[in-house]
Amino acid sequence: MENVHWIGQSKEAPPERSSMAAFGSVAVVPFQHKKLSSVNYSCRYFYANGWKKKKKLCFQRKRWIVSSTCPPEETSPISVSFTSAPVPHLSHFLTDLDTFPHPFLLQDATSYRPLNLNFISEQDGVINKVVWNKQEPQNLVIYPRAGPRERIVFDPKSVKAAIVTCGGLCPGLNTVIRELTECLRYQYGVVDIFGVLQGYRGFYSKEWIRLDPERVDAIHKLGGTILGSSRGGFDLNKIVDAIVQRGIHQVYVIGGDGTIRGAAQLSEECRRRKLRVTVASIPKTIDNDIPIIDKSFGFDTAVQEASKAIDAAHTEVSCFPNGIGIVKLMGRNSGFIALYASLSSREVDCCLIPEVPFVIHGRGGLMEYVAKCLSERGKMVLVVAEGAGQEYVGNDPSVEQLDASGNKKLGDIGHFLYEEIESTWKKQGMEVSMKYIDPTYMIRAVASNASDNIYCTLLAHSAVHGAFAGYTGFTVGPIHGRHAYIPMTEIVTAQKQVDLRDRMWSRLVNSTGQPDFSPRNIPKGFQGPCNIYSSPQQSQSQESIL
Ligand SMILES: Nc1ncnc2c1ncn2[C@@H]1O[C@H](COP(=O)(O)OP(=O)(O)O)[C@@H](O)[C@H]1O
Ligand SMILES: O=P(O)(O)OC[C@H]1O[C@](O)(COP(=O)(O)O)[C@@H](O)[C@@H]1O
Ligand SMILES: [Mg+2]
Repeated sequence: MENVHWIGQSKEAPPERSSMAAFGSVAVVPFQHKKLSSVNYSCRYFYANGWKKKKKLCFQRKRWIVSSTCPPEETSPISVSFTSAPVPHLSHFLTDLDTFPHPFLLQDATSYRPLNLNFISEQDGVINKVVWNKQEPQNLVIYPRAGPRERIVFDPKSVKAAIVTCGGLCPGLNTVIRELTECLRYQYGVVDIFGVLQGYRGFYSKEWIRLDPERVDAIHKLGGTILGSSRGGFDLNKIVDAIVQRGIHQVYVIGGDGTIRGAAQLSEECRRRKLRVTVASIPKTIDNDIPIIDKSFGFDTAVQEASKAIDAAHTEVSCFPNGIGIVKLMGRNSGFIALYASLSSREVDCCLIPEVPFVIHGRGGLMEYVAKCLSERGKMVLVVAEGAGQEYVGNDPSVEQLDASGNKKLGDIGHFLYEEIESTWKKQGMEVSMKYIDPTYMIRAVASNASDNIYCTLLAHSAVHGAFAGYTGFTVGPIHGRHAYIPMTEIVTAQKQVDLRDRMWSRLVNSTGQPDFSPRNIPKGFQGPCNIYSSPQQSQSQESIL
């Protein structure tokens, strides 16, 4: 109460500031509210730097008072604590770590000048949070800011670096390979750069290839990875033995969550053996399910390509009677591609993602909504992420099927929905024109677009700077737009998923107009089938059809 100087309707002009003190802690309330015991009253508090609004008032001891405490003064201290992210560093286990000046400092070339003014200090950090509630205590994590350091822990002339790509394809892999090579050669002068072929297994079972700027010059225009990739084949000891045998100092691993789990073990094993070897990862996954970083490379390109598939589906369904187009997009556990591509296209009527369970038949279910779309618009575009609705198509959980990397194999929800929708309407004697598009490999295999190319460049350069700075067991990526070094162990603890409380999901639902199909939203007693085309009386007799 002490902070309340004046309360009135928000429409009323506040009194002159000089007259406020006279009101002290008394709440001045318009007469009509006195009959109520409590009211959400739009009142405003005056602070030195402006007006803030809204508190609840209640009637106590013959007087209206503010029932909750006033917000703190703008000037009052916000409780904030900081923790530094524990990014492993060679100095943590090597006592005799020499340092060298960054090659920029030794060059006179004009082209280095803008860069050598931009060294990053070890005191520079990137904070994990930019949106705060000022009244809540904040526990913030500071990650080392990515970029070149004035002192580096390797003599660049003697460095041997190895680059490997693992897991599924993703637009931008070649750009990252190119930019790692270019940065190593042109910003540090590294000559011995090797490409490990076909993923982790290539460390111990394949010949390596030499990489240099000429070899990688035009590869960013190509999809896939010039090094090849694979799933499985991670053998910790054999890989570290190969690294030792070839005298490698820097290992650059381009891969997703599985790859980074492996890379974290590599880095730990190098630490255990006290090797002067850094392991850096550049996070890759088309599914965009890597936590902490803003997004993974290739995601923009994937959304752009996925939108083309949606456009095609829309064109098809617009030209045929009762056209229903199903587009199946990637996303094992996270529906980001489906969400963003649907939002960008604006022609999608329904988007199903792994994060949201859905009921197919019965009141409030998917089939009822399909009927609504057909009757109102004569067409429907449905986008489904591959990991959605696995309860309908999942393999027998007692004999879970895994791929070579240990990822769960998914049932085919796209074809299941195709058949389910088609047979439902056939039973009704209705003509529908079903169209099915699965652009998965077309999306994954393309070269990265312009914005991903720039993003890949930044990631690759950041990784090289981090390795020369002595960090190991780290991933690079932007946190709220600023590139940082993140411990691999933090990256692999969780998978990023679409946050259903986030406004991006609301935007999607607003754009498609789809209802909430989740089982909890279906009224009790309506779990069974119903006839979606008939009046309630008719539906009784035809319930068994759907
Ligand atoms: N938990 C793990 N520990 C060590 N290596 C792993 C682990 N999970 C996956 N890998 C290896 O990482 C590589 C890529 O993993 P995968 O899951 O296929 O792709 P991604 O890295 O894109 O998620 C494979 O060679 C696989 O054997
Ligand atoms: O056919 P593959 O190579 O098993 O890949 C299919 C999977 O790869 C993905 O593109 C993801 O791959 P990663 O886990 O390697 O990032 C998924 O979207 C898809 O389920
Ligand atoms: Mg993965």
